[in-house]
Amino acid sequence: MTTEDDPSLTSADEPPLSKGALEKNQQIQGKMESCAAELSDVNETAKKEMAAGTALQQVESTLARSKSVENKVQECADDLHELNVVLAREVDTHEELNRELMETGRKLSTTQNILSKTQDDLAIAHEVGVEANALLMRSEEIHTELRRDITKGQVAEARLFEEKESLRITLSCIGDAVITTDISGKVTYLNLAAETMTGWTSQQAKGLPLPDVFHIVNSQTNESAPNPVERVLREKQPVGLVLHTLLTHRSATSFLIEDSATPIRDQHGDLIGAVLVFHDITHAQKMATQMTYQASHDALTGLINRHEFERRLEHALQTGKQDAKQHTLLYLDLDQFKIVNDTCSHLAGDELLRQLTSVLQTMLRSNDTLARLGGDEFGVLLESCPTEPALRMADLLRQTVQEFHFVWKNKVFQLGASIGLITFGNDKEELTDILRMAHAACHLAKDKGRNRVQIYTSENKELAQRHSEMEWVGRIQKALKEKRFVLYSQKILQLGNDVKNGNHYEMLLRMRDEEGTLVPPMAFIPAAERYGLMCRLDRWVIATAFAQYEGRHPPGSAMGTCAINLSAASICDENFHEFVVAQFDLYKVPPGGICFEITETSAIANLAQAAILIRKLKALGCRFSLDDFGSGMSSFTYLKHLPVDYLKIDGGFVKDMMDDPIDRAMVEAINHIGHVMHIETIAEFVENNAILEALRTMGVDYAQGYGVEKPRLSEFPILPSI
Ligand SMILES: Nc1nc2c(ncn2[C@@H]2O[C@H](COP(=O)(O)OP(=O)(O)OP(=O)(O)O)[C@@H](O)[C@H]2O)c(=O)[nH]1
Repeated sequence: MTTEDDPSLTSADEPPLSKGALEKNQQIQGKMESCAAELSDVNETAKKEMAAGTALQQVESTLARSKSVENKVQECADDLHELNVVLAREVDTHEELNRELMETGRKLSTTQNILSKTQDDLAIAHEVGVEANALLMRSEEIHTELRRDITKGQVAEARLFEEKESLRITLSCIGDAVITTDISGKVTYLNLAAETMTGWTSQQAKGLPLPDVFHIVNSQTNESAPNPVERVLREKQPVGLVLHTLLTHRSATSFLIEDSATPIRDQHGDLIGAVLVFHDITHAQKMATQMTYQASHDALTGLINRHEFERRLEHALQTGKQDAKQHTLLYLDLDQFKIVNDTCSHLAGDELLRQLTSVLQTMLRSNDTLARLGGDEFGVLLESCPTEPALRMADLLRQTVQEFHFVWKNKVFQLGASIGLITFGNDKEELTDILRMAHAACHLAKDKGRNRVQIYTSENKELAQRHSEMEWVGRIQKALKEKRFVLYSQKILQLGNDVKNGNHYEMLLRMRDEEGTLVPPMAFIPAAERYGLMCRLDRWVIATAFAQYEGRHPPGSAMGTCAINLSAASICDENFHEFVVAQFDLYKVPPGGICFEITETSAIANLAQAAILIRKLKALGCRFSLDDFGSGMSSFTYLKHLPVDYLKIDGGFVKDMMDDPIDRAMVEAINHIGHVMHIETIAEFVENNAILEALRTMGVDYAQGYGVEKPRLSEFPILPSI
C-alpha cells in the first residue's frame, strides 16, 4: 500500500498546523488587526493634531497611544516569533513524523507485500491443509477400515478357531465314527469313535490307504465290501448306506455297521478328499430284531400273536385260492381255565399257559402254526391239510390238553379244550369270515358240553345261529357309534292304597337298524352278552337315563323311581361302581331316585360280586330290584344274601296266573315271602285288567305290563355315546 492510498497521510509541503498553533495564530492575527486599527486611528488622530496644531499635551497622549500600539505590535511580533518557533518545531516534528510515516508506509507496504504473500501462502496452505485434511480423513477411514478388517480378521480367526475346536470336540464326542481322507484316498484323520472301532489311532492311520484301516466285508456273503471312499472320489458324489456291512477291528473283533461317505470340496468346489461316517448298529439291529419279534409274538407264551397269525392265515387264504390247496384253521379255547386263575392267582394261570403251549407246540408239524389269539384262546393253522387229517390233529390237541396235568402248590388241575375247525381253500371267504366261522364252531363246541371238536359246515343251523350272533357284534358296535340306540320307558304302577309320590318306571333299551326300524332287544342282547358288549350298553343306558333324569323330574317335583337294568357283566366289572359314582356327580341325580334291576340268574351266578355291588350302591342311597324272580331253581335260598328292595315276580307266572293255579300260587308265594322279608313286590307281564285286579287283591305292591302301559319312546334328548 502507498501513502496516496491512505487519506490519513498528507503531503510533506502542506504541513498541518497543530490546533494550538492555529488558535495562537488567530489570536495574533486578531491582536495585529486590533493594533493596526488602533494604529490607523492613532495616525489619523496624529495627522489631525498636526494639522490642527494640537496642544503638545494632547499630542503626547496620542504618542503614548502610539507607543502602546507599538508595544502591542511588539508583543504580536514576539508572539509571532514564538509561534514561528513553535511552528518551526512543529514542522520539524511533522517532517520527522512524515519521515516516520514514510518509513512506516514503506514498512507497511513491505508488510503488506509480506502479508499478501503470506495470504497467498496461507491460501495455498489452506488448500494444502484441506487436501491434507481430506488425506487425513481418508487415512483415518483407511485406518478404521484396517482396524475393522483386523478386528474382523481377529474375530474370524477366533471364530475359525472356535469352530475348529468345537468340530474337533464334537467329532471326538459323537458316537458316529468319522474318517477323512485326502483326494488320493489316504487317511488324514480319525475321530475317537473311529479309533475305537478300527483299533487305529489317528496318528498311526495318517497317510495310509483307507482299506488298510477300514476293513469291511459283507456280513451275509463274507466277501470284501467295496471301499465307499473310492467310490465317492470316483463318482464325486455322496454314497449312501450299504446294508450288511461288517467292520473288522484291528484286534479281529467285528461290528455290524451302517456307513456313508461324502466328498469334501474346497472353496472353489474342487474335490479335495472324502469323509466317511459309520456307526455300530449291532445293538440297534438286535433291538430291531427284538421289536419285530415282539410285534409278532405273544410275550407270555412266545407263540406268534393274533396279528402275525392273521397275516399268515391271509397268506394261506391267498395261496389256497391260487393253487386250490386246502388248509385248516382250528380255533381252540381252553375249558374252565378261569378256575386256575381264581383259585391260584394269575401267576398260576400264566404258568399253565406257558407249559401247556410248549407241550402243544411239540404235537405240531414244522409248517403248522400255533398262535395265541388272546386270553385262553389259540389258533392253529394247518397248511395243506384237509378236514380229515385236520380233525385227527384237532382231536390229538384236545386229548393233549385233557391229559395235561398242571400242578401248582400241591393242587392239580385238569383242563379241556373246545375246538372249532374249518377247512378252507378255493372259496370266496375272507380272513374275517374264516376266523368268525371257526370261532362260532368253537362256541358251539362249548355249548355242546366243552372238550370237543366242532367242524364248521354251512348247513349246520346251530352254527348259523352263532354266526348270526357274531354278526350282531359288529352291528351293535356300529349302532353305538352311529347313536342308533334309544331309551324307552314303561310305567310301574303302584297298586296299594298307601300311594307314594313320584313316577316309578323302568328304562328299556332299544336299537334302531340302519333303516330306522326298531330292533327288539332279544335280537341283539344275547349277542351283546355272549361277546362282551353288555358293559358298554349298560353304561350307555345309565349315562342317558341320568342325563334325562332332570327332564323327567323337574326341580320341585316328587323324586320318583327310575329303574335301570344291569347285566351280569356290569355286576362283575370292577370299575362299574366308580363309573356310577362319577355319573351321579356329573348329572346331579339323587341316588334315591335310581333303582338298579339285576336278574335273579345273573345275581345268583355272581352272588359274591352282586352282594358287594348292591351294598356299595345302596350305601349311596340307590335301590335294587331282583328281576325275573322265581325263574331260578333255588331263588328263595339266595334271597337272604341279596339285600334288595323289590322282587320282580317273573312274568312267566304272572301272565298265565288267571288260568294256571300253579302260576297263581307261585305269584302268591313270592309276594308273601317278599313281604315277610320286607321287600316290595312288582308283577311283570300284567297284560290286562283282570290280572291287575287279581294282583291288587293279592296285595302285590306294583304292576308293570301292557295292561298298565306299553313301553314308550323317551322324548328326552339322547346323550352322545360313551
Ligand atoms: N393268567 C392269565 N389269565 C388270563 C390271561 N388272559 C386272560 N386270562 C383269563 O382267562 C379267562 C378266560 O375266560 P373264559 O374263557 O371265559 O374262562 P374259562 O374258565 O376258560 O371259561 P370257558 O371258556 O367258558 O370254559 C379269564 O378269566 C381271563 O381273566 C393271561 O394272560 N393270564
